[in-house]
Amino acid sequence: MSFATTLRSYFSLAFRWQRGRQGTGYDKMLLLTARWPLPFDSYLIRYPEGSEIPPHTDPVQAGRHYRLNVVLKSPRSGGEFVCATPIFATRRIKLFRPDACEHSVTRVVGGSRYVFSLGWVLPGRSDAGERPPP
Ligand SMILES: O=C(O)CCC(=O)C(=O)O
Ligand SMILES: [Fe+2]
Repeated sequence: MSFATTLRSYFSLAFRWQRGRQGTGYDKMLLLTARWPLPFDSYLIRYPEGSEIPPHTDPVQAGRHYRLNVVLKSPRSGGEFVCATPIFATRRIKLFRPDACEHSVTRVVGGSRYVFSLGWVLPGRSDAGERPPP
């Protein structure tokens, strides 16, 4: 892909609200993304009242996927990030391996939830758990 084509496809996606993948009522807005110096993406994620994310993983084709999520706004209740083995977690900040650790967001009740999400992929053996043991 030429650089011009890459830029064009980036600007056709970035800074617009898109439906979240799971189709459960959340929206995401691509901010910055690049393949170099390491593949990364960043999103603003919006969870309106009643939205949620069921348990899932976010596999990558090669390498290890990391995400740092910062909760910018929490609803009055619900909207809790659930992940059994985060690398680091406070109420506001969640660092985790979305490819290796199943995670979810409980139903948002009483207002909306906003998250800034930065993800990157490090080279190395992927251990997404889909591979049978040796
Ligand atoms: O909004 C969140 O807390 C988690 C969203 C999610 O599934 C992810 O960042 O991979
Ligand atoms: Fe996820």
